[in-house]
Parts: sequence; structure tokens; C-alpha cells
Amino acid sequence: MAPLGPFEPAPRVAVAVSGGSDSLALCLLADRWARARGGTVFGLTVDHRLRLASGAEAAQVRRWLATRAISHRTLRWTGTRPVSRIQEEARAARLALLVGWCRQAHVLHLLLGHQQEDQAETVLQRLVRGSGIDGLAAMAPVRLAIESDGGGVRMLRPLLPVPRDALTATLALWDQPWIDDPTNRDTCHTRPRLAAALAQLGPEGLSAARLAKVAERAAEDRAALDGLCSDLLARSAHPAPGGFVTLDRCILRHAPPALALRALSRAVTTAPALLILRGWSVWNGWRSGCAAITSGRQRSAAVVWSRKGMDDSSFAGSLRQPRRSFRSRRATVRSGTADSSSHSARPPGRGHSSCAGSARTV
Ligand SMILES: Nc1ncnc2c1ncn2[C@@H]1O[C@H](COP(=O)(O)OP(=O)(O)OP(=O)(O)O)[C@@H](O)[C@H]1O
Repeated sequence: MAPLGPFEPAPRVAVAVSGGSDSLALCLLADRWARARGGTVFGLTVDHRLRLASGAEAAQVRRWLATRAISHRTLRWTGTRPVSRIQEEARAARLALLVGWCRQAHVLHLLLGHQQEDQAETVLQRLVRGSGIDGLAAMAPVRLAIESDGGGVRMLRPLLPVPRDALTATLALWDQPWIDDPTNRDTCHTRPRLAAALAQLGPEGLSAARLAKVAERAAEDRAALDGLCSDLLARSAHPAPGGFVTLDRCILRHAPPALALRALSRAVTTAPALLILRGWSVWNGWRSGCAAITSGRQRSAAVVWSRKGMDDSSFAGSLRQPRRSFRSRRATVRSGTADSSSHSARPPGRGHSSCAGSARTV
């Protein structure tokens, strides 16, 4: 696994502790690691207030950590209870609370307790969705959570290669009980069903360790492709008048399609305005600021306009391309392709955030 550091000399780290075996073990292990370096651990428990027991569980975690002289904070979710996608909403709210606390306390590292089985289930989930290597790379051991003001927190998952059994054994050794959340076994939820599927395939040789290895390899391949993609963008992007960036279609056209699409996808997600088209063609040159690459095979494509340059990570820019030009260009694309998307009927500058969502799937 990639190194989790760097850490400051006396590291101050927060650990997200639900009270389950994984995050509790992580908190105790992190505490030992930090103390040995003169650092401090803060245990953070989010009380989602979605279950009756959640307040009592947070208080229990606090007591357990207090006996080991580990600081603890309970963060309460005060938002209105969502009516649908409760798990996703709760996870998003939890991360926002955890990252927000770290920012305010000037803690740079937030540790999460996902372990090998969690990673394996994520890989299975992505396989079911038909993901490519980006999806199969599953959860990253290190991720930056960047907030709107540009500040950020490093989210670390040190336990991804560690099997759950090793963690429960560690807790048993230290005589530390944990909270057993029955919803983790409730087959109404996807993850317990995936865990059951994984267990069923055990006799065929499939294991959490193997699936976690798939994720690790996919992450390595993705990193290599990302490097090639950066080279390709550096070679194909040229500044154009008016603050635009033009992507050189010849260079993109001669790149392997998977790489060219990745480059376009990267350009789309870093450009202030974009539009999705479909078909198979590569072209550019519309008012010096437009480039497109599309793939019939993947049925997705992107047109990128950038006023500020390829490195601009904001979607805030507005686009004032004349509709007429857009339509005529769209006709050109259609004439050379088998398919055209309803997205393409959207004039530039309108609703580009929905296009942004599609762009990530490019
Ligand atoms: N209520 C919470 N408060 C703080 N952190 C949480 C909470 N719920 C989950 N986490 C963090 O997210 C990680 C993954 O969440 P997940 O729902 O898979 O864990 P869990 O099964 O509830 O608990 P554990 O992973 O500790 O056994 C946890 O290991 C923990 O670091």
C-alpha cells in the first residue's frame, strides 16, 4: 500500500470512531502510534440521530476512550432526516461534520476504519456496475478532502489491507469490547448481501484478500494511465486567444481511445463550462476554444471550452457562445456519427452542472 504520510513531527490525527470493531481498533492503534511520536489522537463519533441508540453509543465510545486517556468529541447531525437514500445522505453528512471538525481544530489527518472486507465489498459493488479500472481501484488509502475555501484534510484508510479478524483479535487482546451494529448484517442493505455473495464464492477461491489485491493493482494501473493522460494533455493543449485552451485534435486522435477519452474527461472536469455529445469523431477549432472527442464504443464524448485554462478547477465560469454556432457545429458532429445525444440539444452555458455529472462517466 502507498505510504500514508507525511505527518508532522508530533502528529495530531483524528479517528472517526463509530464504536464498531474496526474503527475502535484503529483508534487504539493510532493512539499508540501517535503517543510514541509525541502526538495526539482525537476520537470523533457522529451521532446521526437516525437510530434511538445512537446517542447512547456515542456516550459509550466516549467512556471507553476516556479510560485510555484518548480525547473524544461527539458531533451531532442536526439536518432534517432524509426521506430517501438515507445511508448515502448520512455518509455525506458524516464526512462533512468530520472534515469540518478537523478544519476547525487544525487537524490535518482524518483516519477512517475501512478494512479489507470493506474494500472487497466495494470492488464487488463496482464489478456489478461494470466499472473499469477507475471503479475497481475502489477506496483510496489516501484522499484529500478539499473544501470550497481551498483548505483541506487528508483522509487516510490505514486498515485497507487488514482483515477484520485481525482487528477483533487485537481488541480481544486489549480486553476492549465494541458495539455490534446489527444493520451490518441486515440483508436489506447491499453490503451485507455482497458479503454473503463473497462468502459463497469462497470455495471457488475468491476471498476478500484477493479482491483487495484487485483494487490495489487497479489503482496502480490507474496511476500509470493518469501519468500518460497528463503527458497527452500537456502535448495537446495550446493557449488560444480570449483565454481559451484548444486541444489539438490530431494529437488526441492518434492516442489510444481510452487514453484520449481519459484526457478529455480530465479536461471536462477541470474546465469551467462543458457540453456532452455522442458519436465518434475528434474535432476542434470552433472559435479557437472548442475541442471534442467522442467515442462510438463508449457512447460518450465531451466538448470543452475553457476561459481560464486547463488547470482551472472551478465550474463557475459562464459561457457566452452564440447558439447559432453551436447548432451548426452540432450538425457537423451528427453528420459524421451514428448517434447523437439529447445532451447535445442543450445550448452552451446552460445547465452545465448536469453535464458535469455526465462528464465524470466519460
Ligand atoms: N457514526 C460514525 N461516527 C464516526 N465515524 C463513523 C461513523 N460511522 C462510520 N464511521 C467511519 O466510517 C468507517 C466506515 O463506516 P462503516 O459504516 O463501514 O463502519 P461500521 O461498520 O459502522 O463501523 P466499523 O468500521 O468501526 O466496524 C468506520 O470505520 C468509521 O471510521
